[in-house]
Amino acid sequence: MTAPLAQLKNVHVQHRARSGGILSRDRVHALTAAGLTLTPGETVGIVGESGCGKSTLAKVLVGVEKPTTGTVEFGGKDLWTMPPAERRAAVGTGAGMIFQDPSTALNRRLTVRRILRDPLDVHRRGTPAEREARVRELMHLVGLPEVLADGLPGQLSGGQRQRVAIARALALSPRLVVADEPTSALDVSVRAQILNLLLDLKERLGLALVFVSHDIQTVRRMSDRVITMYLGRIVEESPAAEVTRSRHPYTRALFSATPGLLDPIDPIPLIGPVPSATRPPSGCPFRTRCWKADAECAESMPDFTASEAGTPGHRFRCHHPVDDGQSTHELVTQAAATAVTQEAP
Ligand SMILES: Nc1ncnc2c1ncn2[C@@H]1O[C@H](COP(=O)(O)OP(=O)(O)OP(=O)(O)O)[C@@H](O)[C@H]1O
Repeated sequence: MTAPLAQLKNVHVQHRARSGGILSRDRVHALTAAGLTLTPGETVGIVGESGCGKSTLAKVLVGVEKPTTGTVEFGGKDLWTMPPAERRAAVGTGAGMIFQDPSTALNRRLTVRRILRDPLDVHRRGTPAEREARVRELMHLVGLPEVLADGLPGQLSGGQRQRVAIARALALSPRLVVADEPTSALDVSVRAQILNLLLDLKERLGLALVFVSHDIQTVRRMSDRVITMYLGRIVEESPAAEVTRSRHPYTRALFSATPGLLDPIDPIPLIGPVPSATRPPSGCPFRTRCWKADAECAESMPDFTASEAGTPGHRFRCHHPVDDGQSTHELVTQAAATAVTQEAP
């Protein structure tokens, strides 16, 4: 078996909540008991509604965010028990991150050359001449003409800026790149170019790629494996080719709202809004909106179950999973009936 590139073990991230700009005693449960293993060369997509913890998971994976508890391992070594200098070196060379909006992620006062040289200088990679050569190589890799080396981010188009951000993430030749909504701030016309560039780089450089997006169809197209998150928890993992046969009711509901993914009918209706991340429900956090929930769901969150169909890599955390092969139409009917019962006096 291939040695994991990065591993999260029982990771929790909690933040102090703010109320009217003032820190309160409440804790936001941004990530709860997250476990994840990334192997070299794979692409993992992360999906879920806004605020479910996708960015937190991404930041923990690249060592930008320290977990409140739990371990993050790079190449089998616990990142947060390393001496700080060793950790900076491991993070710098192990993983690169591409953020949503290149306009804010790039220092607007630095030229493209300086932005790309910076990580090489900080990590003392090669001689000055070799660093200059690496800058040219990086620009070539992401399809930026060399004449732009002395340009400032503000003089570039949105697509060019994101290419600079991608080149910067690749500067130290990491084996893992995490892209957090890398196209959502871009014009629709350049989104496909940036996604194709990422796929191309992944193939050429043998990168593992973690791809966070609201756009499930894009995640499905880009990824080998899809992870569904709900209120800070990973609730399902499945091979991208199998997502239409997902077993967790939340994954099914999320996918039913994606045009063209499941049988074309109305989305599965859920009960009420997403609960607050400062007071997540007991047991399974999805139970308050789930048409299948019962007392058992309020008591505990089950551990992962492997799919009975035996699909390798497909697992979910649910007491009452959707039957394999159950149509979305049936689920819509079931969920609608539950919603009516709950609304009845
Ligand atoms: N620094 C912080 N302080 C307080 N709460 C935070 C902080 N960072 C994130 N959160 C909260 O943690 C939860 C998870 O946030 P996160 O940004 O990881 O979600 P997300 O799924 O990436 O959302 P989106 O899709 O909107 O970017 C949210 O409730 C968010 O408000």
